[in-house]
Amino acid sequence: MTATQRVTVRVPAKVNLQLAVGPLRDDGYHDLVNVFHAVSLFDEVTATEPGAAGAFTVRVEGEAASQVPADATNLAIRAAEALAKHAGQIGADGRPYAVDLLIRKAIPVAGGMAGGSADAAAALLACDALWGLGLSREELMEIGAGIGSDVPFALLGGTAVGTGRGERLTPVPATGAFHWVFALADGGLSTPRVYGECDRIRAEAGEEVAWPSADEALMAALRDGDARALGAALANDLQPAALALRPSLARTLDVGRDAGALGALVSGSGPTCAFLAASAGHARELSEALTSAGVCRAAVTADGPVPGAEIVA
Ligand SMILES: C[C@](O)(CO)[C@H](O)COP(=O)(O)OP(=O)(O)OC[C@H]1O[C@@H](n2ccc(N)nc2=O)[C@H](O)[C@@H]1O
Ligand SMILES: Nc1ncnc2c1ncn2[C@@H]1O[C@H](COP(=O)(O)OP(=O)(O)OP(=O)(O)O)[C@@H](O)[C@H]1O
Repeated sequence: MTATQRVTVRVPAKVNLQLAVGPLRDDGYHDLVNVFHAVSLFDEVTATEPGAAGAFTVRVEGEAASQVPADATNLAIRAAEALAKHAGQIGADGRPYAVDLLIRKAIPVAGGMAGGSADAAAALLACDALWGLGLSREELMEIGAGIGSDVPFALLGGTAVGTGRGERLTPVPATGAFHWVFALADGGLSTPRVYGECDRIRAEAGEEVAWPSADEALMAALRDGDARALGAALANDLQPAALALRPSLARTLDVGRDAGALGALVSGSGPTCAFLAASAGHARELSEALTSAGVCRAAVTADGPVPGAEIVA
């Protein structure tokens, strides 16, 4: 296999159409039924040979660059290092694997849209090509699962159900395109903190935590391409926790609903809010309503489903 000198990968954000959170496991994770949906909001990761041998470096560009670590804690670097380890650290040319990563960030940081996981997935695909490893997407997904529960889906894309901690994926057949608006918030929410708040709320309510299961009405809506039925079926068990930690999101959701969204929910662990529209034009109207009401930092429109991480150059 021939190695290339520069590889650029485009990778989508996700929204969770159903996030059913089961009991807390002994390893600190929750068993989930997590219906992932990839949307057309993309980060780009470019991998090039670094100057120094054996180095793993990262630079981040974009409005939110200052919120992303540019060191070994960056999820893209962690992914590249995990791939190098998997491949035995030393390339066929006798030199240790190394990479310089450039992330062009458009996915909101700590926004509940899996931006860091997306960059990790993109780094795996880009380094696989840069180093000429030729691993299958399934092998990359398995390495990705060790970096974070959302990473395998960023490699798969489309619409898929995640079980376990969200890393075991089964594609879901979906018809047509869905039109979305995302209300971006100022500042992020920490994923472990939101899961912790969910546990706290449940314990306080003395709730018996049910084993999660996929919603058949949601699956039928996806299969039929029925946006109205999908809007009615959207559900996120982390939403009460995200609203408790960020009460202002309740008003954001209300404004979108009042403006005619077919469905409104917090995306994953938040604080981004997602609204399903009836058409691309309706999505633009919703976006304007959210912006003019001053209930978000910015509103962006996107379509789903889209493919997972792809090499674009
Ligand atoms: C909220 C979601 O984005 C929905 O897709 C994911 O469940 C979170 O996925 P992620 O950011 O890739 O999360 P990870 O990096 O795997 O885990 C971060 C932390 O989130 C919590 N976590 C995550 C996944 C899961 N099934 N149960 C959990 O309780 C745990 O506290 C864990 O330590
Ligand atoms: N490449 C990266 N991009 C964004 N954040 C990163 C990256 N690498 C590490 N991080 C750190 O991870 C934290 C969470 O970022 P991320 O954008 O993935 O959150 P999220 O979208 O809420 O995740 P999820 O939806 O998977 O729970 C950030 O606060 C940041 O410090």
